[in-house]
Amino acid sequence: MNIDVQNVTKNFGAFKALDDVSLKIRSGELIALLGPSGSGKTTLLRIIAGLEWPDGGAVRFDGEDALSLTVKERDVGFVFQHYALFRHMTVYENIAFGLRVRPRNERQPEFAIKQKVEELLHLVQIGSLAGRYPSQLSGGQRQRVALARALAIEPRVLLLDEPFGALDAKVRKDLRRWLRNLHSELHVTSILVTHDQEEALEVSDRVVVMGQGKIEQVGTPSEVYDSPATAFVHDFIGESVALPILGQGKSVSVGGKTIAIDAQGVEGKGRLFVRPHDIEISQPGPNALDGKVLAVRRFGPTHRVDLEVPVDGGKATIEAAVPAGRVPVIGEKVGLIPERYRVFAG
Ligand SMILES: Nc1ncnc2c1ncn2[C@@H]1O[C@H](COP(=O)(O)OP(=O)(O)OP(=O)(O)O)[C@@H](O)[C@H]1O
Repeated sequence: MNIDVQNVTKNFGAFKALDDVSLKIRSGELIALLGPSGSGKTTLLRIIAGLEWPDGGAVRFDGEDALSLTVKERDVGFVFQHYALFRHMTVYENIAFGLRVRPRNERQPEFAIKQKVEELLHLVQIGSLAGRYPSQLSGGQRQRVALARALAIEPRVLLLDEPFGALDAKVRKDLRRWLRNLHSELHVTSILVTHDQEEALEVSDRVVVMGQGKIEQVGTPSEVYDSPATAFVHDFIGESVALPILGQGKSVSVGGKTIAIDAQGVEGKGRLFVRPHDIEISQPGPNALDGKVLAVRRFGPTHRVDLEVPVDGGKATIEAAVPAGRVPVIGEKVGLIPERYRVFAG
C-alpha cells in the first residue's frame, strides 16, 4: 500500500512535534524513520497508525483519506519496543488472537486459523515454542511472536516502533537481519522507527532522517551516508568532524590558512564536515591545514589520531583515522587534507 503524508503538522501545546512533514512511502518498501530522541518519529508513526491526530495536513492510504478511518479500519499491524503479548496466553494463542476476535461473519473456521498460525510460527522460526507462555521466552523470541501476531491479520502496513530497542546488541543484530529477510519474503509496506543508525542503514530500503519535527533527508542508506543533504545529517549519520571555515570559490580558509579546495558554493561563513577516515595526514605545507598531534589510539585495524587545528578565535580538536604504518607521533606537526568532505553554509 502507498502511504502519502502531506504537510502534516502536530503541536503539543506550544511545542511543534511535527512541522510540515511530507513523505511518500511506496508500496512494499521498508522505510526507517531515524532521528535523535524527540525528533518526532513516534508522533509521525502514531499519526499514520490512527493513534494520534495531526493539527494540519493529510494522510492518504492508496489515495484514500486515512484520517477519516479508525485504527481498525486502517488495517495496520504494530510491534512496539515493550512486548505487548498476553501473559496468560500461549505463543499459539497470542498469534491466533487477532484472527479469533474478528466479527463472526468475517472469522475464519478453526482449521484455517490453525493453518495460518502454523504458517506464521514457521515464518518467524519459533515453531517449537508454540505451547510456551511469554514468561518462558527470551526477549528476542517474544519480539518474533509479537511480529507474528501483528502479521496474522495480514495488515496493509506494518508499523515497528523500536522493536528491538530493549534487546542486547547481539540479539538486535540477529533480529535485524532476520527482519530484512522476512521483509524480502513478504513485501508488506513497513515503517520502522529507530534512533539506531546502524539498524536503519542495514535494514531499510530508504531512510527518513528526522530532526526537530522536520524531515532533513529521505534517501537510500548509501545516499544518506555518502551524500548527506544537510549539516544535521552529516553530523548525525556516521562519524564526522566539523571545522568552521570561510569559503571563497575554489578555496577554503580555516583559522586564517587558505587551501585550494572547492568551497562547494559556500561564500563566506560555513562549516566543513569530514569523516575521520577521509582526512589524509601529510607533511605540513601550503596546501594542507595545519595540525598538531595530541593523542594516538589504536582502534581495530586503524589508529585514531586526535589533532589540534587552529580555527578562527581558537583551536579545534578533530579526529582522523589512519592506517597502521602511517601513524604520526604525539606532538608532531602535520598537514591535513580533507579528501572527501562537504561544506554547508552558516
Ligand atoms: N502527548 C504528548 N504531550 C506532549 N508532548 C509530547 C507528547 N507526545 C510527544 N511529545 C513531545 O513531542 C516530541 C516528539 O516526540 P516523539 O515521541 O515523536 O519523538 P521520537 O523522535 O519518537 O523520540 P524517541 O526516540 O525518544 O521516542 C518530544 O519532544 C515529546 O516530548
